[in-house]
Amino acid sequence: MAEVIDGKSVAEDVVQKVKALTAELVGKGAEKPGLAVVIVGEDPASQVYVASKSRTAKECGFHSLQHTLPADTSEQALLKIIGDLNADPAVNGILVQLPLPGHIDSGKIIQAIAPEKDVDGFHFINVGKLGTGELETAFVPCTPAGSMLLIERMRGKDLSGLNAVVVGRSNIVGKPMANLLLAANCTVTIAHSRTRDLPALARTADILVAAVGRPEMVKGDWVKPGATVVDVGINRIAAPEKGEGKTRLVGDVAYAEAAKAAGAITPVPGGVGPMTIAMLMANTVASAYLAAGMKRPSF
Ligand SMILES: NC(=O)C1=CN([C@@H]2O[C@H](COP(=O)(O)OP(=O)(O)OC[C@H]3O[C@@H](n4cnc5c(N)ncnc54)[C@H](OP(=O)(O)O)[C@@H]3O)[C@@H](O)[C@H]2O)C=CC1
Ligand SMILES: Nc1nc(=O)c2c([nH]1)NC[C@@H]1CN(c3ccc(C(=O)N[C@@H](CCC(=O)O)C(=O)O)cc3)C=[N+]21
Repeated sequence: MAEVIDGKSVAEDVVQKVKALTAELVGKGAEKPGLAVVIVGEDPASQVYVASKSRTAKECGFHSLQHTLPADTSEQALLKIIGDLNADPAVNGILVQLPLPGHIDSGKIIQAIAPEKDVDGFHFINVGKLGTGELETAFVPCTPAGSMLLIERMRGKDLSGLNAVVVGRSNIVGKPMANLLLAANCTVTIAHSRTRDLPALARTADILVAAVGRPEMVKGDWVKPGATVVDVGINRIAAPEKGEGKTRLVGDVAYAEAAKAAGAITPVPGGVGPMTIAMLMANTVASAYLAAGMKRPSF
């Protein structure tokens, strides 16, 4: 039976460290770190994440601002808000919740964020730094960065000799995850919807990361015995057993069967999700340290 990787507890450790770093920064006379979260529209799932981000930011001792804009906000109006946040010295981190409504070009919005405030790590500058191994100064996307911390807890920082398979090639999760695993010396394969014989490929993985968005797609017999399985998926599905109209969260991995084969596995909820929020705080405090001319803390 696999060891269950407790993302909630590792995330709590990260948040405590951010809290201590914030106190130290403020103790030196600097302003507290500022995090601005911008949400456009009323997607209820997004609202839940945004609320949780604001709560954790306050817990860390941050100055936390939230802009909730109507779904019909124009691209120009959103660009203006980002320009103002870029210019505001009280703001160290800017997060624009994705996806944005269809009439807004999200690429344009992301590239408008000042790279030194891009705590999501989606700007070309930060993507390029990650791709070229400039990890000391890059902002790394929060979900892959958090997944990597969980993997390090299980297998150490140097993953030389291990085969990693990442299922999913999004710019937010799959690609940056693959780059981080490569930087840690894994032999990395990225799989996607056109991959042939995914089960056989998955069985080669010492580290298997699922970031697909398909509930319980990765089956128990896809998992190499002893593998480390990281389930990034967050899928809300109907749960009639809990009562009519009830739902529950499941990952992209069929947890019960995969846990029988895996050496270690992250649960959903309580795995990668809490780490994403913790790493957003870590990136924001790092940005504040850099803005104050201090050495960037590492996690
Ligand atoms: N825990 C957290 O904090 C976060 C969780 N998530 C969750 O992670 C999951 C992935 O998110 P995201 O990367 O944004 O999703 P995207 O939809 O952007 O990407 C999904 C990827 O999965 C691939 N894919 C789809 N179907 C299959 C299939 N049948 N076989 C193999 N590959 C397939 C797609 O391939 P192709 O490119 O060929 O279409 C694509 O590359 C979602 O469940 C999301 O909710 C996301 C962000 C944060
Ligand atoms: N610009 C941008 N940056 C993001 O990082 C971003 C985004 N847009 N859009 C949406 C996705 C999704 N995401 C999650 C964060 C935390 C949990 C999380 O904490 N999940 C809890 C459960 C939460 C619940 O119960 O609903 C858990 O897995 O334990 C999940 C998902 C960040 N995202």
